[in-house]
Order: sequence, then C-alpha cells, then structure tokens
Amino acid sequence: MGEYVVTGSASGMGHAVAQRLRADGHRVIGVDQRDADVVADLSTRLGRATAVRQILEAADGRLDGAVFAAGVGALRGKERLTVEVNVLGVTEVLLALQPELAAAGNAKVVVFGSNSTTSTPLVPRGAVRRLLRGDTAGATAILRRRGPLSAPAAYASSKIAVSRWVREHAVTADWAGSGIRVNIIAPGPVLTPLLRAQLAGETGKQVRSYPVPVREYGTPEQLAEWVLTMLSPAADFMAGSVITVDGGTEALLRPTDWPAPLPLRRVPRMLTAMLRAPRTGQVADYSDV
Ligand SMILES: NC(=O)c1ccc[n+]([C@@H]2O[C@H](COP(=O)([O-])OP(=O)(O)OC[C@H]3O[C@@H](n4cnc5c(N)ncnc54)[C@H](O)[C@@H]3O)[C@@H](O)[C@H]2O)c1
Repeated sequence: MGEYVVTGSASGMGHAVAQRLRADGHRVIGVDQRDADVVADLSTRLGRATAVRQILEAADGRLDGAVFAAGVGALRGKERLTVEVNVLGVTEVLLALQPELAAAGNAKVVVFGSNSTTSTPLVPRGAVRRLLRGDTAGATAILRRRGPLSAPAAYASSKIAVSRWVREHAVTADWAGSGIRVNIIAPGPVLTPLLRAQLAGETGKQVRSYPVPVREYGTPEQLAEWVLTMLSPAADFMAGSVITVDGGTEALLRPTDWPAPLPLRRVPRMLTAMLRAPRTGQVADYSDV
C-alpha cells in the first residue's frame, strides 16, 4: 500500500480524497490548519517550512504521491492570503518533497487548479508573472488596483500561476524524467464548505449567476474519484495535463477547439525543445520493443 500527502485534508475535496485513499488501505499524511496529522498554516513561509519538516519526518524517505487541495476562494481584502496559500502553499511544499517522490519511482501528484483560469475575465498578467517569481507582495499590489474585482482576480491569478508552474515543471527531467507525474485537476463549482461560504456571503448572487450547463454543482466525492484515477497507473502517460471537471462551463464560455495555429513566437521554443530532447533524455525509450 502507498503513502500519500494530502493538503486541505480537513474539508471538502481534500477530505474526500483522503477518505478514499484510506478506504483503499493507503497511509495518508493529512495537512491542514486544523484537524490533520500535520497542522500547519500554508499561508506563511514558517508554516510551510513546518509542514515540510513534519511531512518528511512522517514519510520516512519515500512518498507514492501528493494531492494539493488546500486552498482559499475569492475573499475580499485577502488577496495576499489567497495567493500565498494557492500558489506558494503548493510550489514551495512540492519542491521540498521532490526527492521523496522521486524515490518511489512512479509517484503521482495532483494539484487543484480551477476552471476560473479560463472563465475569469481581466486577470492582470503582471500579477501572474510576479506570482511565478514568488513575489506575492508585488502581485497583491497589482491585484488591489482592480477594486471590487480584486478578490476574483486574485483567485484566478493564483490558479493560473500555479497551473502554469505545474505545466512548466511537470515536463522537466526533475519531474517527468524522475518518474513523477504531476497533473492538474480544474473543478468548476463543487459543493464544499468553500462554495457554501461563497453562496452565503456577499458574492452569493454573483456565484449563483455563474453558468453551469449541467444545472447542478459537483460533489467532493465525484472530484475525488477523478483524483484517484490521476493517482493510479492510468496517469503514467500524463504529465502537466489539466483535467477540467466543471459541468460544462468551460465549453460554454470557450467553445473554440479549432486547432489553433502555433504562434510564431513559440516556434523557436518548439525547435529548441526538439533539438535538446535527446540530450535531456526526453525521448521515448523503445530499446526493449
Ligand atoms: N469548491 C469549489 O467550487 C472549487 C472550484 C474550483 C477549485 N477549487 C479548489 O479546490 C481546492 C479544494 O477546495 P474545497 O472547495 O474542497 O475547499 P474547502 O474550504 O472545503 O477545503 C479547503 C481546505 O484547505 C484548508 N486551508 C485553507 N487555507 C489553509 C492554510 N493557510 N493552511 C492550511 N490549510 C489551509 C482549509 O482549512 C480546508 O480544510 C482548493 O484549492 C480550491 O481553490 C474549489
């Protein structure tokens, strides 16, 4: 049986994932700010360092997987908290666990993104760029200029940044090349305490008007089922993928699946990747076929 880290294990989708893993006989190191094996505040550098130290003590040198479900929604006036938890609460902790994940040989990692990455208009690119550099203070200053839209912009920026970070890292030698598969799940509205709080709060009306073509919200258990698949050998051939499970919102808002022409500025990057692939070992090995 395997050993898994699950952040956000005290509530919602993280809780559902931890329960499913435990029911299947796996050992789970739950991480949360309350009711968890590792109690730590992922919104501060000290809290993240504490979480890493305690996870490593509990893991004993090897981890079969990790699920990053801890997160906060769009909270007015709490833009800095949102980006710290949703971005650094993933990237700093995941980087620190890389050796233990590599030691397993075929570890799987699932990061919770969101379909807000494709459905939120007017996300400031400067904020996302700063988040990718770990500059949460700089990003927050830009986000606050959005006035009443600061909170949704902070949430979407955090999820865009973390998804982009995952996609960039997932395909490198340290991750894909070390047998670790890192992928993203992007839920739409799922009935968890996070969504219930938003429905009950001042954003309630706005959240209720969000279009969901299947006309119902998701459940934590449905999402946990997808995460379990992304932790299974079915994910051996996945790296940096985004799995959207959102009741159809993304398809409704962005029905553009025509093959987009490769933007000219990406061509040099593509050619460089192809030329470097043999040297970096990024080619499929068919020697035993
Ligand atoms: N529910 C939705 O509609 C929805 C939609 C898209 C994406 N998401 C994402 O899915 C993930 C799970 O969300 P959920 O709806 O299950 O939320 P939830 O509020 O039910 O659970 C989130 C958990 O994260 C923990 N957490 C928050 N801040 C923390 C901190 N500073 N340190 C440690 N733990 C902290 C909370 O204590 C909580 O247990 C989040 O990343 C969220 O952004 C949720």
